[in-house]
Amino acid sequence: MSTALLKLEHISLSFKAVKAITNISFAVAPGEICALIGPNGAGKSSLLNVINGVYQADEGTISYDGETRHIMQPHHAAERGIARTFQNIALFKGMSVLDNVLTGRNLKVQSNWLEQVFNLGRAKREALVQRKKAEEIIEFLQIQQWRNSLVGNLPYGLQKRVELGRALAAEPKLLLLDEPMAGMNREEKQEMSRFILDTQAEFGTTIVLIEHDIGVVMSLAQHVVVLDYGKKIGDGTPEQVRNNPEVIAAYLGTKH
Ligand SMILES: Nc1ncnc2c1ncn2[C@@H]1O[C@H](COP(=O)(O)OP(=O)(O)OP(=O)(O)O)[C@@H](O)[C@H]1O
Repeated sequence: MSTALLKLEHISLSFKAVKAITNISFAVAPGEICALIGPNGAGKSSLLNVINGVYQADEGTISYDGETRHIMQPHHAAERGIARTFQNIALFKGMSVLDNVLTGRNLKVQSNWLEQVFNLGRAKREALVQRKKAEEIIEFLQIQQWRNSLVGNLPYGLQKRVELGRALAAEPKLLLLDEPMAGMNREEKQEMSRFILDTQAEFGTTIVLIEHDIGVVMSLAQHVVVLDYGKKIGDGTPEQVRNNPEVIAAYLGTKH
C-alpha cells in the first residue's frame, strides 16, 4: 500500500467538559475518497477542523504529506495544499461567481499590493493567469452561464458547487468537504457526486468528506471511517463498514 497522504494518530479534542474526539487514528491514502460518517454530534466537523488547523487537538499527531505535527496551523494547512468547504455555505454572497472562485487563488498570488494597485507588469500578468485558472474551474464545474451572477441570487445547489469551485481554485492536494450535499434533492446529489468523482479523476485530489446520506457514501467513497460519540467504531471499505455490527447498531440502523 502506498504511504498515506494524511495520517491521524491518537487525536483527542475537548471543549471544556465535552469530549468531542477521543483517541482517533486513521490514514487516508493518496487519491482516495474517504467518507467520515456518524450520527449528529459524533465529532465529524471537529475532526475536519483539527485537520486544517482551525481546532488544535489536545493530544495526538497529524502526519500530512511527509511531515508530522502535533497541531496544524490554518495558514500552514492552506499553504501545504489543504482546502475545505463548510457545512453552511461560506461564500461572499454579494460577489459574482467568478470573483468568489478567484478568492480561492489568493495564496497563489505573488505580486505585492503596490504592484496590484497600479496594475504593474507582474501583477497584470498574474491577474491574467489567475483569471484563466478560475475560468477553467468554472468550466469544469459547468457553471459558465452563472459566471457573472451574484452568488446570493443562485439556488442552494449551485452555491454549493461554487463553493467547491473556490476550494478547487486553490489546487488542493487534500480537499475537505463538510456535507457537500446537505439540503440537496436526489438529482442535485447525483450531480454533486459526479463532480466530486470527476475532481478525483481529473486532478488526483485526495478527498475527505462528511456525508449523512449512506447511499451517496457507499457509491462515492473507497474508504469509510465511522464515528460515534467522538470515538471511531468503524474503518474500512464501504463493504466492510456496511457489515460491521457496531456500525449497524450505532448508525446505519438510525434515522437522521
Ligand atoms: N466550538 C465548539 N464549542 C463547544 N462544543 C463544540 C464546538 N464544536 C463542536 N462542539 C461539540 O463537540 C461535539 C462534536 O461536534 P461536531 O460538530 O464535531 O459533530 P458532527 O459529527 O460534525 O455533528 P453534525 O453531524 O451535527 O454536524 C458535539 O457535542 C458538539 O456540541
